[in-house]
Amino acid sequence: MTWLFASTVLTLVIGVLAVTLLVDRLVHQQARRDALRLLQANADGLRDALDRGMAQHFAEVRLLSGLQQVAQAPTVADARVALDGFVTSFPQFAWLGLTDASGKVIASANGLLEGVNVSARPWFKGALAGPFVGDVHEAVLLAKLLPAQNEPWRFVDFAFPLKDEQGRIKGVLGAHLSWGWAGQLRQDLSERLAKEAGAEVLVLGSNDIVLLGPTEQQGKKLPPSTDGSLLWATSKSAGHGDFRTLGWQVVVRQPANQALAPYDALHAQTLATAGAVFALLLPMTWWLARRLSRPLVDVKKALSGQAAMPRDDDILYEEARALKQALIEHDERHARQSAALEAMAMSLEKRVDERTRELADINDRLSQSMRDVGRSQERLASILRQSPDAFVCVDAKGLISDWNPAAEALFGWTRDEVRGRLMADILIPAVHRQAHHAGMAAFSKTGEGAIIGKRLELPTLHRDGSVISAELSIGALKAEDGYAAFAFVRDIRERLAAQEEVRISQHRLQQVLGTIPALVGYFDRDARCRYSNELGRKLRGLAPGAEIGLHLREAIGEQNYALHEPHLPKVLTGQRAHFEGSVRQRGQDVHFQVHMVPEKGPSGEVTGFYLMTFDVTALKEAQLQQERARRQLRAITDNLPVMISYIDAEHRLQFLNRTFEQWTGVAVADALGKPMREVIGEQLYEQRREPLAKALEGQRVEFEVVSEALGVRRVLQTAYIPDRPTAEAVVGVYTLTTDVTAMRDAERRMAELALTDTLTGLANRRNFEQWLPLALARAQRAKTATAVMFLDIDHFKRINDTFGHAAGDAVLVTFSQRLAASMRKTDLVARLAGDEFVVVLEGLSDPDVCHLLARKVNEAARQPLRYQDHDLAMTTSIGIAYLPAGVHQTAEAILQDADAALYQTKERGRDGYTTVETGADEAEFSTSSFATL
Ligand SMILES: Nc1nc2c(ncn2[C@@H]2O[C@H](COP(=O)(O)OP(=O)(O)OP(=O)(O)O)[C@@H](O)[C@H]2O)c(=O)[nH]1
Repeated sequence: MTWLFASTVLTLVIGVLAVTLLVDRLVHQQARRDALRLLQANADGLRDALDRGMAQHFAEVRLLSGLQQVAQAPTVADARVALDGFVTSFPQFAWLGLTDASGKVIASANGLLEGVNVSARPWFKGALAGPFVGDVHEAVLLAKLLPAQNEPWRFVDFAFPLKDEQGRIKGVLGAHLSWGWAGQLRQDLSERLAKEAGAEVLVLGSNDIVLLGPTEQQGKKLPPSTDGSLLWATSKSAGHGDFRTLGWQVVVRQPANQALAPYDALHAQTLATAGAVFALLLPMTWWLARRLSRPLVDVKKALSGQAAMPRDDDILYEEARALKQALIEHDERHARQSAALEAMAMSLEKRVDERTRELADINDRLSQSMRDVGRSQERLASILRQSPDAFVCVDAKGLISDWNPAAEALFGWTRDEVRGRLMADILIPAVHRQAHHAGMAAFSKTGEGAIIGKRLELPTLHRDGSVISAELSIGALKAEDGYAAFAFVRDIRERLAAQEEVRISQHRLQQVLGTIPALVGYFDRDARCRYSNELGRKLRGLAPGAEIGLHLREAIGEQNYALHEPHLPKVLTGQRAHFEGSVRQRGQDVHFQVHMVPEKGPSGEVTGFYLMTFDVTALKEAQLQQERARRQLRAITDNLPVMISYIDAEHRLQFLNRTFEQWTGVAVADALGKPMREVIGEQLYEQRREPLAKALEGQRVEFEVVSEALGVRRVLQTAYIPDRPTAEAVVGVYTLTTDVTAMRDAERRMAELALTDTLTGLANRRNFEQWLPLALARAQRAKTATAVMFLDIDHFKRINDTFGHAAGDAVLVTFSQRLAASMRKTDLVARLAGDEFVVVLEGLSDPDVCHLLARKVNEAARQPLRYQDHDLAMTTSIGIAYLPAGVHQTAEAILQDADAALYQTKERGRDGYTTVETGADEAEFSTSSFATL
């Protein structure tokens, strides 16, 4: 019964503790409420006193502003007297003053600040709009004028506007209420509360700054108390009467421990009382517990056989007696039920033994069957694993239950990925899924369906979304919840592709045979037709199919058959036959070409032959025409004075005309088909190698060479023209070679003529003008001296005039011959015009050579000259311009200098010579020539 005692004691403890705590809590709350109420009452009291005080002072100043002695005082002195009197009566006003409309103090109590401009002060500005009350502030202007005190002067400002009869502001009455009265109020309350309850009193402005309070806190923001060590009461000013609040608030606060001191005493008493109650109740509780539990303990002992069952009279209370009776009955019932259960258990045990033996027996047999089934399943699984066909099994819901490696390879899904998934989602293309679901719904109930037990071709899906054409063999299986299905699936894409290829090939063959311009047929061993293309039928006027079974003789006609028949034995022994023939049809020769090709069976025996006949009439005619054209071309090219050839890409001569033979002496027949190098020799080939390569790259090339073949000098102009049958390839080169020897000679002669004087055969002026600059350049390079000799036949005009023009010509010719004979071959002798001649002397070592030559010419000119029985006198005047070695001079300047020298000779009486040295500094020298004059 210890537990009963323990629980009773525990209940007692908890009860006493709960009551104690509750009482304590209520007392604490009440004490706190009482303390706060007291604080609040004091805060409200001070707030009311402040509001009322402010309202009263506000009313006092309003009254003063309405007094005639102030507002309409006749003089400033009168006004000052009135203000002085007011301050005396109400000493709490530190300053009273009147201003004019501009803010200048015109009268004040005790004359303080008179004459000062207060227009910037807030009270003055505020009063212009109506009655004004300013919040507490420290003295600004008056601080120095008022008597000194412990604390700084602080005021509350009142100001009222003063108006004239028209209602215009004529001035302001300002009052500074000393803040000392409010401080006193707070001080009184604070002292009382400090003494009674240790509380503190503070007055805060609208911005929570301490206006009144302990000196160290004044002017600072009151820090909030968050630790609960203080109890607070706050009372906000609401104004009073006409005075509207400035937002002050009174705060009264008290240390919590001081406020709750009465409660703390009560708390200790409560705990002591609870302890005493507990000490008193504990033994009583123990005794009561024992007394109540005694009958139950006795009954328990009796039931467990430790003691005799107590009599009813010994049991103290009725409930225990009833309990005792119930337990006795229960005990008896329990004994009976136990006996029955024991009997039942024994019987059950026996039956379980029997059943266990039977089950063991069944189990043995079942194990044997399971092993058999397992082996056959293994065999089946192995077969399915090895099966080249994919095997897929689905249950009655269409979910995949089996999936062999071939299925993995075919569809790209592993067995684990697809097991339990809907087969339709995995394998069936979206367009067929609806039909599949409908079929599957019916099948899963009946096990029957249109496709069950059949082999059919269907499209299936690969994992990558591609469609696989497959052949499926589908079967049904009875399952617990309906019918399952399985399918062997074979990829038939290759087979279908092969079939398609065969079909396309057949189609192509039909197309080819249908459009080929040849007769195609197939005949069996007995030469009976088994197939003919459309052309074959049309030629014989046969309807489709009518040719089948016809003998070759009937199929191609008697005349044709006569040409074919000799070849039949050869073909029927397995050899091909090929021949050409012609027949006359409708007055025209028709040429044809026949191919007979045997067809052999698997063991090599001839089963029939193909007959293909081409009409080659057009080809034959074309060949004839081509031959004619070739002959014509040969005739033309052979008779042209042009050498024509064709060289192929391997540099072989494939065509040559007869001119080739005439010019080279090589027979065309010997050269044709041979490499060009071999035919024309290494040296000539080397000359043509580069142009030939360019032509074979597609360029037209022209070049000239001089040939000495057969001892004849020929200037040959050759054109290589690429043979380009298509845009890409050059397959050879046409060559056209023309003999331009005569043309080149004529050109040379004409060029010579252009530079020669026709009368004398000497160089002409143009020749001289080209020559001299070149001669000067040569002299410059060789650092040799040069001279130009200018000659004129003396009095030549007289010869003309006396003996006629022809005589003049003869003189000119003779003179030129004598002149040329006097010079070196390399010196240029030229006739400039009329009887004027020049000589260019090159490679001179000194001017003496010139003198020598001049004298020689003078002498030669003087020699007797006979013309038509007349002795003609001939002399010449010479002017020489000598250009020393290394000195520059232009051609025209040298000629001018020579001309000037000639003029001097003429001046001096003719038949002589004059030499001048010519030349210029390098800087003056320019390379001008006659051409630029
Ligand atoms: N016969 C002939 N006379 C020509 C030919 N070309 C020019 N003349 C003449 O040659 C003459 C040239 O005479 P000039 O050189 O002026 O005088 P010149 O009589 O020689 O006198 P100088 O020179 O002062 O000694 C002119 O009468 C021309 O008509 C020509 O080709 N044949």
